[in-house]
Amino acid sequence: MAGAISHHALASTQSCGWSAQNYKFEKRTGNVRLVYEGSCRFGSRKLGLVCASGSQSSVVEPVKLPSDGNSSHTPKKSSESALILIRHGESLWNEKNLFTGCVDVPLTPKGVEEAIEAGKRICNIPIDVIYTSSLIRAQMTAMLAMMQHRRKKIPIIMHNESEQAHRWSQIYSEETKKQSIPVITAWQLNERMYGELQGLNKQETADRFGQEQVHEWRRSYDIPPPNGESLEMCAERAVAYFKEQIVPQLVAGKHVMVAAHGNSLRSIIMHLDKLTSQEVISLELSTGIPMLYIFKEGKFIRRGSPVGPSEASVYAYTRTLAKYRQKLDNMVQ
Ligand SMILES: O=C(O)[C@H](O)COP(=O)(O)O
Repeated sequence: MAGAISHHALASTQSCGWSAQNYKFEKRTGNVRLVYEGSCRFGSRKLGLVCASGSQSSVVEPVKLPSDGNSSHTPKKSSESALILIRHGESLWNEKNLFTGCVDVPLTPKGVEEAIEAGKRICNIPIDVIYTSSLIRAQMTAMLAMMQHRRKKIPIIMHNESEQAHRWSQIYSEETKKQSIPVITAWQLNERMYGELQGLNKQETADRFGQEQVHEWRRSYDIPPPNGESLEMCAERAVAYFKEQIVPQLVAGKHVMVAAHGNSLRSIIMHLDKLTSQEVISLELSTGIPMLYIFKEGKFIRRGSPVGPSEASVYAYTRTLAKYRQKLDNMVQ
């Protein structure tokens, strides 16, 4: 049935080399079977990755480059770029079950571990540029994850907040620049602003206002919490930034990691996966789990979440990733 979503327990996804949270969901649109992957939760269920049976590329619906994207960049036919999306690791307010939004809270030790683990999972995937929100939990996650990368490039935060900050952080060696990865911070990727819920306990708020009201504030698409942003409002700035700043990098053949937040990433995934405002309600992202997309010939192909560095299937699908990994292997020999 067109647009229907069905959930299927998977006996095991180990054979395909992806994370096994034993869950997937599918959407059928006409003849296309869309298999959702990635480390997300759907409803109250956690989704780990999802591996399609048969040829993965035949069941994943590619997402076309948005027509209002930067059309001056023509995708190179032969090239493909990796796009890694990662929600920050657990923060101190996640741990306390407080609404966080744009409050700038650091990671817990568990969040640090999650970020390191995420870094191990993506340590063989090329990364040329990193985008993070302006919040420390996303930046910590990006930095900790990069510490695990086998290429050992140094992530360096770009300071463009003033002309002086830019000038004072210049690097005067081309070789040193080559060994670094620019980290671009953007408030547009911040968590959605939770308004007057920021700092309140989620459970106590539900007890006070009712589960239904709080669920509406947290998960409806266009109903904002008191004086805060709805997901739709968050999407307006996060998706616009993605289209204007990040897509051109992918088009230019750069491999990109985006470290951001539950709701700013939900809005980007909604855009990439063409989820409806009804479908996005059920999309939940776990902390610290990287999700991989391949950008090729102007389309985004969802690839799921590599569970470790050596999964054959991750590298079997794309020549660019396989070649890059080979290069890393040769470097250490
Ligand atoms: O801002 C927060 O509290 C969380 O990061 C996301 O919260 P949510 O799951 O309530 O949207």
